[in-house]
Amino acid sequence: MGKSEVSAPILLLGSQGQLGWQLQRDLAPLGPVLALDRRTCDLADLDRLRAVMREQRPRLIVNAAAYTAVDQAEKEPELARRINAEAVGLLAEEAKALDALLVHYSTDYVFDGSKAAPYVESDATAPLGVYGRTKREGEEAMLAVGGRGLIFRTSWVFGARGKNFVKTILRLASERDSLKVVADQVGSPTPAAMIATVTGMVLAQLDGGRAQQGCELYHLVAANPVSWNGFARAIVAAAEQTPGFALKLGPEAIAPIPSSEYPLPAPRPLNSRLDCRKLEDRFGLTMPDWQPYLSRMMQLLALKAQNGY
Ligand SMILES: NC(=O)C1=CN([C@@H]2O[C@H](COP(=O)(O)OP(=O)(O)OC[C@H]3O[C@@H](n4cnc5c(N)ncnc54)[C@H](O)[C@@H]3O)[C@@H](O)[C@H]2O)C=CC1
Repeated sequence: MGKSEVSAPILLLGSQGQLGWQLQRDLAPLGPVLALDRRTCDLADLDRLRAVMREQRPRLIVNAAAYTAVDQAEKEPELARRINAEAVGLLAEEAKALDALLVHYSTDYVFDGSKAAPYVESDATAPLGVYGRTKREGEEAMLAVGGRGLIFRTSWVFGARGKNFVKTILRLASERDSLKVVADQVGSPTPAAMIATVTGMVLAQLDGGRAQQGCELYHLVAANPVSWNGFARAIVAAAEQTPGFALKLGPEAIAPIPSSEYPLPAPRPLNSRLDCRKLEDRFGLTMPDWQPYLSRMMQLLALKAQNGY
């Protein structure tokens, strides 16, 4: 190992997001991590991003930053494209020049959801909205540059830190005595902590990323797909079993509705299920269920509320 490699840091972008926060812990065993977020490295500022890459000369870049506001993206397609696609292309080019590995995350929203079975990596993409389109463009940019890369497509991310569906349902369940949640969109709720753990395990198997040749795409989601309605019911059921939540409704008060009754600016795929066998087979992994992570998240939220931190 040369001197420059010893000092070359791991660069983590988007370190304050749901996933970035978890990655800080799971990347630490691989070496010194330089964790940057929007305030210190704005991906919309491509010149700054290039300068950071050239100054730091990382050997491994993990990009957890993204424009993730799915509906707002319909109004800001250029900004979404710059962050989700152009910045990713730039990172891929700079990484290639350094022979560094770029780890990047993408989404189930690259698909239109019309397939009857879980999607595999080789299935044709057909995003329904701006967010999905720009995330697909980011994947394409990485693949076109042809450096060393890993792209993990995930879905329905949740965790104790950050904004997500779990927290929205908990808030609504404390305010209302009935709810309607769509039941015809099916996918895998995926804990941010699980994505970070799997990323760390994969990188450890790849000698900290040094052994990865070329750019590979993998699906990475938790087991046990469910509808949004089923997920909402599971959230309330988990909260019921955790002391400290004041709920106005139980799981049975969450009525199933079709997507047509809950129109949003960006349409969502009906089938978001992703097949993870490629990842499982290559690295000898089994994707865990999301339910235990949900219970643990409830305990964490209850503790936080109790202790005021
Ligand atoms: N949240 C979800 O349900 C899903 C997320 N994903 C993907 O997973 C990855 C991680 O997502 P989350 O952690 O859930 O998202 P998040 O929204 O919690 O975090 C995104 C991070 O990116 C940062 N960011 C936004 N704009 C930025 C900019 N211009 N410059 C620098 N940083 C910027 C934010 O500050 C935040 O720290 C992303 O690639 C996302 O597209 C994929 C499927 C579903």
